[in-house]
Amino acid sequence: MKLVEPRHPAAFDNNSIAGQSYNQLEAPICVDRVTKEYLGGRRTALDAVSVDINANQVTALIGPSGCGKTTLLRLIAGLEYPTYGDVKMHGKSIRGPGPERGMVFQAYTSFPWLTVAENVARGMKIQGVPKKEQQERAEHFLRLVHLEEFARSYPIELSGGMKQRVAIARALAQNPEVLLLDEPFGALDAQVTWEMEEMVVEIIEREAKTIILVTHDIQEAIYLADRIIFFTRQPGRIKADLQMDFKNGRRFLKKEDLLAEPGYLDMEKQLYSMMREEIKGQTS
Ligand SMILES: Nc1ncnc2c1ncn2[C@@H]1O[C@H](COP(=O)(O)OP(=O)(O)OP(=O)(O)O)[C@@H](O)[C@H]1O
Repeated sequence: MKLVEPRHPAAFDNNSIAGQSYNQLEAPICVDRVTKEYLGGRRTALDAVSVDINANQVTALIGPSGCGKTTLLRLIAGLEYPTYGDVKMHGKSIRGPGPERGMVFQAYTSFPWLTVAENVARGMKIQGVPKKEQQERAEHFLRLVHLEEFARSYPIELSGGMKQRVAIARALAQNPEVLLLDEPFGALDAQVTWEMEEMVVEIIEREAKTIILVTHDIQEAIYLADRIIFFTRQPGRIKADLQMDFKNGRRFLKKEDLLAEPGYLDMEKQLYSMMREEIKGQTS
């Protein structure tokens, strides 16, 4: 069985926000009593949600459709604002998107007129990263997502899974402290999803990142996350905040190794029954 031992946070040394170092152990994102209403208050997507997102962990947001997962991610991305409450990054209210928060969406978002390498470099160009460094970082991240041979191809030549790897490489190349993944594999078929999940485990091991993952897939959440926040059906409130203690801090490069781990099935059963409670409004 191939396991990856957890690294001490002190081992992570390449994070900075606009060149400033930050405390690795502090929770970078703080969601403080956030309510989000739409339609002039006729629809409440999130109701008084409070949660601190820990550094260098993968936190999965899961729950029934419409429970506000994407809304919370968009609030953290700064694409929307809370109706009440506050979302802070390192103590400062989030007032819009920023390079320290990279986002990958479900839909492919490549620029079709740029090569794969140019797509990956695009965000860095906007950030003003020198050209040579853009190229080096693009090469590094294309290797990380196993697309180095496609650097000169155009997005139209790629499969859906490959396009999504480009989107992940582009987000990572901008060196965000926090990576926000909104159902990144939702449009992919089962086999590609599985390969992508294993690739994300490799990435988590190599790059020090705080990752927030929205998913509707229970197995994916357990496989990738250190912690799962489960939301009630609309209006979204936190139903459970679960640490994946049964993994003992290990990450599994092969998904089947996790499935064989004692404690995995209990966690899966617990999440399925919580999902059933929320979907059906039943208690058993
Ligand atoms: N712009 C909007 N205008 C009106 N209602 C909205 C808007 N965005 C989201 N909502 C509503 O807020 C609620 C939460 O939506 P959200 O997309 O965050 O849920 P979700 O948990 O991500 O759902 P899914 O798993 O189906 O993607 C839903 O009832 C949705 O219809």
